[in-house]
Amino acid sequence: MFGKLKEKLLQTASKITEKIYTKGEAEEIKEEKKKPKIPITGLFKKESKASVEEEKTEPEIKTETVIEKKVEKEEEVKEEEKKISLFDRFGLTRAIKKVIKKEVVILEEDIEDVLEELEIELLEADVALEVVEKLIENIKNELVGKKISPDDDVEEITINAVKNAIKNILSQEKIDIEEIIKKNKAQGKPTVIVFVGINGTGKTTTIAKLAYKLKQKGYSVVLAAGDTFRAGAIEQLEQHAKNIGVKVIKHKQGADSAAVIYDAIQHAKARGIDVVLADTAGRQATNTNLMEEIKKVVRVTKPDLVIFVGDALTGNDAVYQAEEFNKAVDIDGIILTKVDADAKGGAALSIGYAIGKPILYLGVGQRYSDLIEFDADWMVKKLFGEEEFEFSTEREF
Ligand SMILES: Nc1nc2c(ncn2[C@@H]2O[C@H](COP(=O)(O)OP(=O)(O)OP(=O)(O)O)[C@@H](O)[C@H]2O)c(=O)[nH]1
Repeated sequence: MFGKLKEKLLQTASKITEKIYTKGEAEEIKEEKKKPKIPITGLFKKESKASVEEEKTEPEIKTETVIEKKVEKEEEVKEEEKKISLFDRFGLTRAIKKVIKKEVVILEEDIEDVLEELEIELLEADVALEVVEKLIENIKNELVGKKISPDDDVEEITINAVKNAIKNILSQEKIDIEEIIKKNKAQGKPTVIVFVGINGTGKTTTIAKLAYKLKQKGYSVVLAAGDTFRAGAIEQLEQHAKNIGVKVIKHKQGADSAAVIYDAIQHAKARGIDVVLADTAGRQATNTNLMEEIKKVVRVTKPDLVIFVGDALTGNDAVYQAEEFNKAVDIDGIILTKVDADAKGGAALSIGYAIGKPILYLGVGQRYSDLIEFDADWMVKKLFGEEEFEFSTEREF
C-alpha cells in the first residue's frame, strides 16, 4: 500500500541522515546486538560434575534417557552453532553503527538538494503541489536549526522529522459516524448520509460496503436509489441491497433524485430505521446543471453528512473534483476508493489536506468488507513500513 510514496519518504530520511553523518564526520562503530532469544550459553554450559555423577547413579533404565538427552543437547548445540555462524556471517549479532564525532546544527543548505529531489518525486507520485510545498515546509521546520550531538540517534531524528511532517498533513478533524448515529437515534431520527462524486468512482459500491459495515455493528440501514440517471444504477444498488440484506427505496429511472431520498427518509422515520444511505448520479464538477441538481438534493434532504467518494487512481483529479464538490455542497468527509489498486498514494496524502476535510474510510477491494477506517497514525504506520496491509483480490460483486 502506497508503495511509491513509502519508498520516496524513506529514501529522503536516509539521504538527510547521510548529510548529517558527513557534516558530523561520522565514524563506524561495532555494537553487540541483543543475543538471539534462545539462551545460547545455557546450551554450551559444562554440566556440573555432581549432575553428571547423579546421572551415572541413575537406575539402568535411565541410561538410555541420559544418552538420549546428551545426543539431544549436542544436536541443539549444533543447531545453535549453525545459527550463530549464520548470524555472524550476516553480522546480525554485531551491528555496524555510525556516530557523529562532533555536534551538528542542521542548516537549510544542508538539506536543500534532498528536499528538491523529494519535491519532484512527490509530484510524480500524484501528490498535489500545495501538499508537496506544505510537506517540504514541515520537514524544514522540523530539522533546520536543530542541534544534533554525538549521543543522538541521527536515523531516529530524521525519520521522526519526516513522520511528523506527514502526520501534520493528514491531521484533519475526524468525524465519528457512529457517534452521529447514536445521537440521532436518541432523538428518534435517522442519520442521513448523501454520497456525491464523479462517474465511476465507486459511490454505489461504497454505499453497499458502508451499509454492510453498519449492519454488522447492529444498526438498521435503508438505501435510497438516488442515482436515477445512469441506466442500471437502480438495479445495481438493488442487487447490493439483496446481497447484504437491506431495503432500497426507489422510483423510476429519470425520477427526481431529491424526491427518492426524501421518501427514503420518511420511510426510515416511520419504521425507526437508524441510517439512510443515499446514492446520487455521478457527475463532473464542470457540469453546471448537474452541480445545481446536487445542490438541490442537499438543500431538500438536509443530510447529516455529505460524503465525497473519490477514486484514488485518478490522483490529482480526485483532489480537484473534491475541491469543486466542496465548494458546491460543503462536503463533510471523504471516502477514497480503489486504494488497493493505487501504488502511488498521492491522492490519499493530498485529498484531505487540499479541502480541509477528513478521509473517513478507504475502499481497498471488491468485497463488502473492503472498507477500512482511516486515520493519520494508521497511514503513517503504512508509509513507514511499521505495518503491512494485506489486500484481497477476492470479488463479491
Ligand atoms: N479494486 C477496487 N474496485 C472498486 C473499489 N470500489 C469500487 N470499485 C469498483 O469500481 C467500479 C465502479 O463502482 P461503482 O460503485 O459502480 O461506481 P459509481 O461511482 O457508482 O459509478 P456511477 O454510478 O457511474 O457514478 C466497480 O467495478 C466497483 O467494483 C475498491 O475499493 N477497489
